[in-house]
Amino acid sequence: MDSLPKRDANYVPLSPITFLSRAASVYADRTSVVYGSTTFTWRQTHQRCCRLAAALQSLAVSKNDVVSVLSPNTPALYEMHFAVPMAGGAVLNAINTRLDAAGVATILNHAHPKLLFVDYQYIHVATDALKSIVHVTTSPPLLVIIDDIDNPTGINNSDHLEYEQLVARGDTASHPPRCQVDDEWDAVSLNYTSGTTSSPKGVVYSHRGAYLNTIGLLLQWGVGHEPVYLWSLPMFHCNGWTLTWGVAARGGANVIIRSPTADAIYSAIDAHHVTHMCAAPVLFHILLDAPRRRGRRRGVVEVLTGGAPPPAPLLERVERLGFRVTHAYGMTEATGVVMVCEWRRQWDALSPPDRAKIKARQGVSAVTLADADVVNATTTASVPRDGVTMGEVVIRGSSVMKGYLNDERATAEAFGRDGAWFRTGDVGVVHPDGYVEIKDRCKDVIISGGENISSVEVEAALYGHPAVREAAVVAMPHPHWGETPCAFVALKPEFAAAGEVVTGQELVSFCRGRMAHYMVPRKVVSVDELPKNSTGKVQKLKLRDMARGLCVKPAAEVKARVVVAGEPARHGALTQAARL
Ligand SMILES: Nc1ncnc2c1ncn2[C@@H]1O[C@H](COP(=O)(O)OP(=O)(O)OP(=O)(O)O)[C@@H](O)[C@H]1O
Repeated sequence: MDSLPKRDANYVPLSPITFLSRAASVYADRTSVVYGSTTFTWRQTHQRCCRLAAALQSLAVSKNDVVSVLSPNTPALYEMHFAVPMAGGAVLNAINTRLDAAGVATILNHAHPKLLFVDYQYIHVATDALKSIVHVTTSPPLLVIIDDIDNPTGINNSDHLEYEQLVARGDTASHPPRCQVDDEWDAVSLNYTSGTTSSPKGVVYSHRGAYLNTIGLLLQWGVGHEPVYLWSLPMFHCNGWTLTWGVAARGGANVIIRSPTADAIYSAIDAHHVTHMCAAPVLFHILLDAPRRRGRRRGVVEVLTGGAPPPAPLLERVERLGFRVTHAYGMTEATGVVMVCEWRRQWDALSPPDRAKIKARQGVSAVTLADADVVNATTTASVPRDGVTMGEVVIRGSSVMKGYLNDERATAEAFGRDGAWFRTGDVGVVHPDGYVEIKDRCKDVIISGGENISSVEVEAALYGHPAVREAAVVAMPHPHWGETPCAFVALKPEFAAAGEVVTGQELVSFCRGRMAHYMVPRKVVSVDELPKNSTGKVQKLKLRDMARGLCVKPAAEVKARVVVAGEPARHGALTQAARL
């Protein structure tokens, strides 16, 4: 057996860029991209990517050079997912467009890109970021402007290159694109974490990991051929949870919208018969808050959610709109999806609330992971499958990152002493059926009188109250118990509009009927909206800082009664209006 060698014919390094040349051959005349009135076929997308790869190489871009891009979802950003690695093995770094100039500068300083592509609406942010790094770098990146392909603004001047000019001038004869890789362990992209618990870290993906994760997700989400995929998820978030490459693998149509407003989403669903889309739980509020659209008839849209724990009542509400939700759990360090709540037919017979409760669990390991477990952090023994004993989620497999860029310490910490597992920093339980449920991030667990309280569990209960739009629970200092839960709650605007008053005491009583007493929030603080970071995750660090100033007197929990006012939502504003 061992004498049978690997050959070019039977051993091809895995890379997601190979999906593109196959799409150009197999699905040549099918629509690849729809963006406003601009459409491309897979033949055209392939040609454009090859030309861009050639143009990048003519600018001396080569293996391991970082090419950054600051752009909302656009055809250019989509094409760069193939064209950049095809440029001799360069590495794509898609930057979060919700960062300010200082945040972008931090990434540029760390990633040291050779080129920076900037969408026409983000030129100010990019130039401010570049100004602030000019003193600390001897080789600032070359700026390339991406004008709107559908409706060019002509914003570019001769000072800068422009994306379409680059595509047009790419000469594939003199700089042939590299459509395969020599080593599947080579880097394909560099993505920064959301910075929810600390500063964003630069995560390096391998071609092999990206390929496997893409295939695994398509399988577990059940994406058949010819999907019409709506880009409601930013492509900068873990390369669109690998679906940038995945849609090419299925010969699907990418319906690209710059911003996921309710109007853009519902209009695209109606106009293009969207079959699939991704949505962090925060986007569900946008879908639910658009009453004009709710009654419209359309086919079922498959929605993959993840990025934060989706409370069961929210899942139930969004499914009533005609969306069929699949829940996945993931992280930047694992090239996106780590677990999927694979649906079992036997659960169809359950009531909608029970179905949603089951669906809110994070599920079973991704098919392309080698293993996932929940372990006792001290003994490293697997926790029992009892749905109660908490432990840290650990994973291993080829889609786990190569490591953090230029950060050996953080890399070593994440992989542990023996490098056998990647430690996710998330706490979960395993149910008797083998499904994992994430209870919290390690840093967010509330320890009250020696008991661990899952903030996610308390939040899920609060979401069950009909007046609650959003809830987040964090630790608050307690003179006797050390820590105790403090809830921050935003009420649904329609409750305030209808003049209905919900008291903090009422929410506390609501929780009392649904959980052990030590888990019940001792304070409820009303906010217009929960503070979120650039990927839509609740910034619990900020809430903990607020809660620190709200030290509780043990007796207060039964006496106080304060109205929680549901004012109309204002973006990002925190009004610490009411408390118990
Ligand atoms: N379905 C889910 N349910 C619960 N939590 C989730 C789910 N999906 C993702 N998460 C949370 O998001 C985390 C991954 O987020 P991401 O990689 O975007 O960066 P971050 O962890 O928020 O940022 P940082 O590491 O910089 O603090 C997971 O570790 C987990 O805590």
